[in-house]
Amino acid sequence: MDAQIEPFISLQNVKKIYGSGTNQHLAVSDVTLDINAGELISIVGPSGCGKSTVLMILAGLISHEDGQVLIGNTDNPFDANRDIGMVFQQDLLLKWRTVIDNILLPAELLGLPVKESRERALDLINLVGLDGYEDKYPKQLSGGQRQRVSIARSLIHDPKLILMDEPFGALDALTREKMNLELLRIWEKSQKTILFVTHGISEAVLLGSRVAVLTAGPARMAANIPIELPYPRTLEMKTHEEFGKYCREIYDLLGMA
Ligand SMILES: Nc1ncnc2c1ncn2[C@@H]1O[C@H](COP(=O)(O)OP(=O)(O)OP(=O)(O)O)[C@@H](O)[C@H]1O
Repeated sequence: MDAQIEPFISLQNVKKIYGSGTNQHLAVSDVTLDINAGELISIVGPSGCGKSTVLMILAGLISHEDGQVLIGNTDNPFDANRDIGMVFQQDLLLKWRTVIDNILLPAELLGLPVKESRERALDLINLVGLDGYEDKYPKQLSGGQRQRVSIARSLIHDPKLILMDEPFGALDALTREKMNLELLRIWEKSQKTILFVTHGISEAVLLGSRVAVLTAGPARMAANIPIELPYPRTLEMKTHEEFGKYCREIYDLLGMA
């Protein structure tokens, strides 16, 4: 990483223990990672290794025991109350609200102006490819469409940082690949900083400008691998030798080769 650039996110030797007394569980032992504004970083690691814990610490939803977590820099000041958008594996849409009203929810909670928010929601519906679906209810949508709504909802308040925790984990393989391409397109248009947690090694390589590899119990940074494949990325790149080399390197680090 260029030493001249002040990172947007800086995690230094972060440690997290759940519970107390004899019931302690060391979930994250030592995570260090710098991320620049506008980067899309994948975080990959086996189940239970602490990926969601790292995201929750960044979202300010849980505390950490040791180390330092800084978000924001001189060019990009960060307001923890409104600069984060989150997308989870479950879309968490409210079934009694239409697509547009689900997308508007964070804007309502933050008390943002109604007319502007509605215009922005319509722009986002267009961005995620759901024109014409604004008045549908979640049950009328496919899994991929529901996750598109979740992505639009995470962007409605124009946050600087999007945290994604296995957002496509519940989708079938073909829809997941399609959503990977959609996410890349949305990222390139929106210029957001995105942290993308996944179990999927090829998904991590396809999306990330870097892949942070966490090893299991407790989470430790095994590597931070720059993925030097050009953007825009395509599914065809998955057949390239270079792509296979990155995947093998990660499988090796995870002891799965
Ligand atoms: N609230 C909690 N109390 C106690 N232990 C917890 C709590 N939340 C998570 N853990 C433990 O901390 C470890 C890390 O959990 P975390 O959910 O961060 O892993 P993960 O890598 O995101 O897993 P997965 O990929 O399966 O979602 C696990 O061993 C988990 O059992």
